[in-house]
Amino acid sequence: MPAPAEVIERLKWLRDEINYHNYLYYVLDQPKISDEDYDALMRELKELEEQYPELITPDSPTQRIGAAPSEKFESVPHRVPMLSLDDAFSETEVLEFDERVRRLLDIPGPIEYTVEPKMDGLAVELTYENGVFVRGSTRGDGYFGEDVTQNLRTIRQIPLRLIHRHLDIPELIDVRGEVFMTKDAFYALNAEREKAGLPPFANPRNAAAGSLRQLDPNVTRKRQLDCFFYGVGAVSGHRFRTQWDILSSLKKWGLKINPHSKKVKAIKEAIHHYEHLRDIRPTLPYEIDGMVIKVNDLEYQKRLGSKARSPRWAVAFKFEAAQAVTKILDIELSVGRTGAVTPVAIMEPVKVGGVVVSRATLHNQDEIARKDVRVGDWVIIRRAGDVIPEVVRPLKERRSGNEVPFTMPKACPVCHTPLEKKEDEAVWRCPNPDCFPRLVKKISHFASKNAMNIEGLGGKVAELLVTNGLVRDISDLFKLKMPDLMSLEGFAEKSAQNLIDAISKSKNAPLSKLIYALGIRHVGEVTAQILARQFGSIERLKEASQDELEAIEGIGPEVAKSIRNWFKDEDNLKVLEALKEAGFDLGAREGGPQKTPDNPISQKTFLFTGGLKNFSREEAKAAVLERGGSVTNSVSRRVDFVVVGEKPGSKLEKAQKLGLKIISEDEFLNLLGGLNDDNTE
Ligand SMILES: NC(=O)c1ccc[n+]([C@@H]2O[C@H](COP(=O)([O-])OP(=O)(O)OC[C@H]3O[C@@H](n4cnc5c(N)ncnc54)[C@H](O)[C@@H]3O)[C@@H](O)[C@H]2O)c1
Ligand SMILES: [Zn+2]
Repeated sequence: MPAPAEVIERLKWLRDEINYHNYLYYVLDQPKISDEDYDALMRELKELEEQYPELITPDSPTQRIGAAPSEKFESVPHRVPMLSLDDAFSETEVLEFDERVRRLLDIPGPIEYTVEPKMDGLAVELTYENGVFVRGSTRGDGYFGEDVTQNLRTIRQIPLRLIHRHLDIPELIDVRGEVFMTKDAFYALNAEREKAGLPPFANPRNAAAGSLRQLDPNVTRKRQLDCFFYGVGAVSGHRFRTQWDILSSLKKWGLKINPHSKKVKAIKEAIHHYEHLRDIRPTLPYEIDGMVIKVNDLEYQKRLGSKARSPRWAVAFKFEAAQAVTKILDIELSVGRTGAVTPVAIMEPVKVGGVVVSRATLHNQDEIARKDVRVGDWVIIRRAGDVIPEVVRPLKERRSGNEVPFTMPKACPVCHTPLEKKEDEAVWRCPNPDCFPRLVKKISHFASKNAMNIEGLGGKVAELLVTNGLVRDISDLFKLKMPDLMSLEGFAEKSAQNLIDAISKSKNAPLSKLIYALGIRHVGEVTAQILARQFGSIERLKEASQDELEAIEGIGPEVAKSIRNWFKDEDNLKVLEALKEAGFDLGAREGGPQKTPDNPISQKTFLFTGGLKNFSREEAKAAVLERGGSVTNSVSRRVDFVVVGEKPGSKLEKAQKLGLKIISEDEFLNLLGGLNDDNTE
C-alpha cells in the first residue's frame, strides 16, 4: 500500500527539522531545543521509516552520524568509521536488546557485557604511532572528522606519549574517547560569557564541543577540558580479545578510563549498575547522560556487525531528565549588563531532581509564544543534570481561564526607555546605558575579580554608589573622596580608606584586564588577552579598523564590529578621557607588536598549512605575533602569506585559486631570520 500524502509530508518535515537541529548542535554548538525534544523527533522519524521502509532516503538523519566536518579545520578520515549508538529508554528496551543479541549469536544463556558511564561530551579519535600522539580529530560525520590535534595537545590529561612499562605498545593505534568539561568549569565559563554579553552554552556537552572546536588552541587551553577513553579504531601490532581487555590496556598505557566502568555477567547485572549510576550521578563532577552497554567478546562483536549508523553490539541506556509540575506565579524581567531583558518564570517552589527550584528561564518572547506559556499556568519543568531549569510546556487542560498571556513590554521595566530589538536576534534590550541595573552591573563587572579586581566593590556597594548619585560611569570611581564614602550606610573611616586605596591600586592592572573590564560586548577574558597582545595599548585598539580586527585569529566579524561600535560611542570616549585624567596611561605600550618599518612581518597576515618541520604551529604563530603580524586559519583575500609545510591539504588549493602568495617553510624562516639579529651573540 503506498504511503498517504500526509506521511510523505511529515517525513519531509521531520528530516528538514532534524537536519536543522543537527546543524545547530554539531556545527554551531548552540542547540535551540532540548535533547529530549530532539530525541522525540528522531523517534517519530524512525518509527515512520520502519512502517514505510521504501521511503528511507540515504540522506535521512536516521542513516547518518553527526554532521560533516566544518571547513574551518583540515579534514581527517577515520580508518574505521566512528559510529553513533542506538538508544534505549527503558528496562524493557534493554532486555529486548539482550534478546536480539543472543538470538543473532545463537546463544541461549546469559552473555557478558561491559557497562560504562555514557559521558556527555564529544567523541574524538587520537592516533598514536609507536606510542607518540601524532593526530587527533573529532567524530564529524563518522567517516571524516576535524583535525583538532593542536587543541587536544592542550588537554593535560591526554598523554603525548604512551607509557611502556606494563604492556608493549602497538605500532599504530587509533584510540577513542570523550572530551568533556566538568560541571564546575562549565558554570565558571558560562558566568564569564554572560558577563561578556555572550550567549551561555546550553550544557557542558556543547561547552566542551565549542571549546575543542576553536581555531586558536590558546582558547582551548584555558577551557579546562578533560578526557576519558573507551575504545579503539584501527590497531596494528596488538590484539585485543574483549572490550574489558581494551579498557584495561588503555589504562596501562596511561589513557584515563572512567573508574565507574564494569564487566558484568548478565543483562540483569547491567541494569543494576544503571540504577547505581543513576544514584551517584548528582555527585559526579561531570555530566553523564546514561550508560553504554557493550558485548564484551570482540569475536561476538564482529559477528554481530553494524547497521548504517550504529553497531548491533552496543546500546546507550539513557537517563530520563528530571521533571516536575508546578504553577507559574509571575513572569519577571531581568535586565542584564548589556541591556538584555530576559523573562524569568517565578514558580511555586518544587523539588525536581533532588533540588528545590522556584525560578526557570523562559529565554525570550519568541520562546514564550512558541510554548504558549501564561502566568497562572500549571507547567512541566525540567532539569537535565545540573542544567538551569526550563519550562517544557504548559498543561493546557488544567487552565481555568484566568491565565494571563505574557506580552513583552514596549519599555524597560526599570527606566522606561523603549526597548530595542535587532532583526536577527530574539532578545529585546534596554538601550539606555544609564539604566540602573545596567549601570550597577557595569560597575561591579569593572571591579570584579577577573577584571580590575577591586576588593570591597561588589554588587551591593555598586548599588549604593549608583543610588546615591556618586557614580554615573566607571571613571567616577576614581573621583570618589573620603567624605563621599563615609556618608554611605555601612562605611566607616577604615573601610572607606580601603576602598579608595583598592580603586587607586587598580590603575596598575594589566592592559588585558582593563580591556575586559570595559565590558565591551562579546569581549571576554580570552579575547581581551588577544587584543592586549595584538595592540599593546588602548589608544591603538581604539584606532583599529574592522579589517585589522577581523584579521586576528580568534576574532570574528561580530566581535570586531562590537569593538568598533564601542569605540565609536560618544559616552564611552568620554569615559576613556576621564580615565586618562584619573591617571590611566591609555597610550602606554604593553608587550605588543614592534612596528619597525623594515619588519617584513609587521601587519601581515599569515596562514600555516600542512605541518612545519622546524616549528610547532604555536611557535610559528608566536613568532609572527611577536613581530606584529597576525595568523589566521581561514583562506581569504586578507591572507598575505600562505606558508606550506610537508603535507599541504585542501587549503593550498583554495589559496592557489585565490592567487595568494605561497611560500615554503624556508622562505618563512628567511622572513623571520632577517630580524633575528638579537639571536646572534
Ligand atoms: N538538542 C539538539 O538539538 C540535538 C541535536 C542533535 C543531537 N542531539 C543529541 O545528541 C544525541 C545523538 O548524538 P550522537 O550521535 O553523538 O549519539 P549519542 O550521544 O546518543 O551516542 C554516541 C556517542 O556516545 C559517546 N559515548 C560516551 N561514552 C561512551 C562510551 N563509554 N562508549 C562509547 N561511546 C560513548 C560517544 O561520543 C559516541 O559518539 C541525541 O540523542 C540528542 O540527545 C541533540
Ligand atoms: Zn532600562
